[in-house]
Amino acid sequence: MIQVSNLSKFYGEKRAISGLNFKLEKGEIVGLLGLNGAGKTTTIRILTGYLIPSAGDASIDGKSIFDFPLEAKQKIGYLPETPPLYEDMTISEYLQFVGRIKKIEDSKLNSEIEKVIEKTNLIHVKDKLIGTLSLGYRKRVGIAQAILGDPEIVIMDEPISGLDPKQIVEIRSLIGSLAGNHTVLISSHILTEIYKTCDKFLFIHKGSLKQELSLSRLEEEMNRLAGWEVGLSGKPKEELVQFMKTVLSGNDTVTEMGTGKEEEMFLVRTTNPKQFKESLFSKALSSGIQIESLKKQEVSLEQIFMEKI
Ligand SMILES: Nc1ncnc2c1ncn2[C@@H]1O[C@H](COP(=O)(O)OP(=O)(O)OP(=O)(O)O)[C@@H](O)[C@H]1O
Repeated sequence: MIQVSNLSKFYGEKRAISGLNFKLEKGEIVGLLGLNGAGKTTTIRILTGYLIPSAGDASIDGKSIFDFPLEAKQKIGYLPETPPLYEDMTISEYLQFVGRIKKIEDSKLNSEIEKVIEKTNLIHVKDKLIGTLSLGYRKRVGIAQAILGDPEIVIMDEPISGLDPKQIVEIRSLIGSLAGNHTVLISSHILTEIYKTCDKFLFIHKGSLKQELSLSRLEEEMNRLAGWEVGLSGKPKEELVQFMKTVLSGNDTVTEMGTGKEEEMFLVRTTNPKQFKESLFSKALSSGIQIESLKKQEVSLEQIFMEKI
């Protein structure tokens, strides 16, 4: 649905993005991930028509957004990192204002506003002045204006930055609820917070696309990097070391982690955790070895990211 081809942008001599190519399929939620300064905002500003690229093209359903800018803008709802909210308007007044700019028909405007107010959970504050709202509520108003009129594509720049953990959970579930009916592009440098909401990830670094991964591929990568901590007892250390070697298969590796209170600790890296666990349990049983503990190490999306760039 959205095709980005060879997109580049220079600010004077400064190269912000360079030769970006990617595709967003209809109904997908895609995470645009990168450190500060990677080029996320520049990419988003080009896609939303706020910046002209130095080279390259972007099209929606085959039509260039630069040749048909109004048509493209009608299809896109945009949440900038700092939404331009009018502090002296109430939420309802502001959404009326945005709805008129978006040229939503008068006969539909009130029902469309009610829909987005409900979706963004703003009913109880809809008559409050925007200037009196917390950051979390302002983000929700920003999302409400982005999805007002039911645009096919929703683009959000750092929708969860600055939010507290409770607000992050709420906004994440709101973003999840857009899946299927909307194609969503979310930029974020807080990787772990958004990854479960996305179907696909674009890793950008210093203006270039480094890797594109589906959620399932990303989870495979997490499994690959995660180690399994195993605590064993019931035999002398040397026998336990030998035993661990018999449990492994393929490219699996084991390292000794030292002696715990009543156990020897090992760290196993495996590409097939299911097979490893089956082998561990069945061989321990027949060898008279006790498994005192078995724990999977946590791998963050940041670790994967640092590997990809
Ligand atoms: N108007 C500008 N003039 C000159 N350089 C700019 C301008 N805007 C951005 N840049 C530079 O372009 C690069 C990409 O910036 P961009 O804002 O797109 O990155 P980002 O990934 O969105 O980062 P952040 O998360 O910090 O907003 C950075 O090196 C930035 O300093």
